Amino acid sequence: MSETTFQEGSVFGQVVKNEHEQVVFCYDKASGLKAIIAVHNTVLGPAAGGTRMWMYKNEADALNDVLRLSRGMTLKNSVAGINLGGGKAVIIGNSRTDKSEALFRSFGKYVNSLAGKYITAEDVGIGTSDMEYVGMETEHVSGLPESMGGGGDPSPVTAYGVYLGMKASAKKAYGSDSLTGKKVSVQGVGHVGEHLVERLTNENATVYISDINEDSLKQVSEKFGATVVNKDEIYDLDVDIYAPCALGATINNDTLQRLKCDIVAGAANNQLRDETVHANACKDKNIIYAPDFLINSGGIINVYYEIIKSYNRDRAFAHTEKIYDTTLELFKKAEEENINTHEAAVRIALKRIEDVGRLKTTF
Ligand SMILES: NC(=O)c1ccc[n+]([C@@H]2O[C@H](COP(=O)([O-])OP(=O)(O)OC[C@H]3O[C@@H](n4cnc5c(N)ncnc54)[C@H](O)[C@@H]3O)[C@@H](O)[C@H]2O)c1
Repeated sequence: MSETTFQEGSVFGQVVKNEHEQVVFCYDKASGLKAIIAVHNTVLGPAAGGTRMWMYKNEADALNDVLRLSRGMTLKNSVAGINLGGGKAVIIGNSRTDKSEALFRSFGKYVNSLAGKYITAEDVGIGTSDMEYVGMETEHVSGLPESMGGGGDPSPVTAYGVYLGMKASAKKAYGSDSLTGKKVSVQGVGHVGEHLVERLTNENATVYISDINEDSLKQVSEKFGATVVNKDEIYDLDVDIYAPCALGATINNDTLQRLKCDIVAGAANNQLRDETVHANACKDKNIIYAPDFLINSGGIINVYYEIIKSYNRDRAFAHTEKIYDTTLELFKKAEEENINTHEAAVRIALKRIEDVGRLKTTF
């Protein structure tokens, strides 16, 4: 067959570059649905990943986001040791003004058309009630509340994994995984951040917090005695550990000049503005970067047990505990292969997909 070349940046060009299996464009005129579902890789199992609702500037941004996020889910699910592939969906629209029952049910029909190849869940801009509408049209929905037979809020499990990844990083940096007396800044005290602050204060770490939501700040500082700092000041603090638990891309050229910490370990997705450039910059500056997609995988581990219909919170916590050893393993790999820690985590994830993929053809 003759080779067709695809222009870089074109739709097919991007799909080919990231090796996506399938991309579905969903349009329903009546409900106003405009969505994209990206199935990146199903070697380990059905592609799982949440649906994001966002007012993208243009469709190229939406496509770029869904392709990048779905690839990220492949890596996260693999390194977490669960039998799920990577997928993601985006709905283009304003989550405050464009939601309707018809829109989410229409989206549910598209999810259903993939017959279980993609399993959706909540992400930014989507709430439980939206997912209930999606669930009226398809059974391929996860992350449901406990009252509906689901696993409930995954944030405490996510925070536990982040805490263990942080402890493994401390072991690497200081020879002991104790966080007692360590100064830790937590950026964003939402669902995950608050649980993390609780664990840190229980271990007698000194905790600094920032948030753009004054109520959350007040509540968390009063409850746990954490010191409130200005949202921009967080990058200049003299701390041992910085935990990004709000936004992505906070590890960038600007912040890397300001950060004084030994360790970056937090929950936020896509913390590195540029995966290669900024992971290498951390390495050069002797900052131990605990890869986000590994240490924040507690949430998807929680969802996994719901998907395989054997949900049990203790089991989700027990599985999440493995993050500690995996984090130490990848630090060792990074050192041995003289690569940055992000790359080491990617290699571990890809190797599992390769090994299991090979197994699938054995019989
Ligand atoms: N919830 C989970 O189980 C889970 C799992 C994996 C990854 N994550 C990621 O972890 C991060 C936190 O998730 P969450 O569920 O706690 O979200 P959340 O929305 O509950 O909390 C985020 C908090 O960050 C604050 N924030 C926003 N901009 C900020 C800024 N510039 N400076 C300081 N604070 C700011 C918000 O006000 C909010 O309180 C997100 O990036 C999310 O994608 C969450």
